[in-house]
Amino acid sequence: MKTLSENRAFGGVQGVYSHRSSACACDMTFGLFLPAQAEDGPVPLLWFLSGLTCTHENAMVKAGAQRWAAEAGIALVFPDTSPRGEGVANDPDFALGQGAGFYVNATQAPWSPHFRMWDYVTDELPRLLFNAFPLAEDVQGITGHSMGGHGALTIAMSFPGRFRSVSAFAPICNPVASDWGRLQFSAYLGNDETTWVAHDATLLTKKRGFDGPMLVDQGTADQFLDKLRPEALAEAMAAARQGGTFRMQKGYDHSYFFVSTFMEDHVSFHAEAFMA
Ligand SMILES: N[C@@H](CCC(=O)N[C@@H](CS)C(=O)NCC(=O)O)C(=O)O
Repeated sequence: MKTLSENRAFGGVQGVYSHRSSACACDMTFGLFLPAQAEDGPVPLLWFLSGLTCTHENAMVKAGAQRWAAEAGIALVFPDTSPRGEGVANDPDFALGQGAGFYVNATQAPWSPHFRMWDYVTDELPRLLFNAFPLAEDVQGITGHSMGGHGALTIAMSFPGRFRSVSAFAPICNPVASDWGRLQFSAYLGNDETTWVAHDATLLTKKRGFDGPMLVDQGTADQFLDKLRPEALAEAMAAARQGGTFRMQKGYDHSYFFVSTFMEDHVSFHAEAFMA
């Protein structure tokens, strides 16, 4: 693992690191914020999965999470959203290929050699983090924005017991019924739609749900509402009696101005679950 930068922030350290990934067969970069409390021992870890076009950097510099994480003594990890580099497949559409890994393991050409973000985020990166940094593996939460909200919800529901809490900002809620989903799942997973079901937060909520607190925020002025389909997840939560809070935030769009506005609430929400 290589240290690319380390900067003092809110009494802790905001680092950026790169490493050779065996899951993605390329070098991967991630951001990790360690609060001051990490100097005295392992601290809880909150994952932040980012959306389309993002690298590890967007949320790290625009979501304003470090201040609240520092106060609560929580570490934050900001993984990249796809494999990258020469020899890694790509597409002119910003919603497919590099910057758009959708947190799945691709099985189809030309994506399958590198696009294994599910394994990267759920297996390889956690192993690396818990070996290298003072992080409490038994106290984790997960959140994310847009495509990253989809990743956070599907991963939380697929690993019962791993995450104490899950939250999402404007998540892609029902990708099997959306242009942000159908195109990518066809490309990465192929045309057999039965393989898509494991990656749809609405279908997973109906099937098994999440055994812990859930918080979802969605702006009512989001320019991508038709692709995000919040109504599908809200309905599934009600139908499945999933505990949780789904908030429609009046006038907010899809940007990091929306994310940063509600970040304090999300960090507090996870901090409360970590203390329970
Ligand atoms: N570039 C796309 C929008 C992509 C987009 O809004 N991406 C969101 C996540 S889905 C994001 O976080 N963008 C990076 C940023 O705002 O820093 C477009 O013009 O339609």
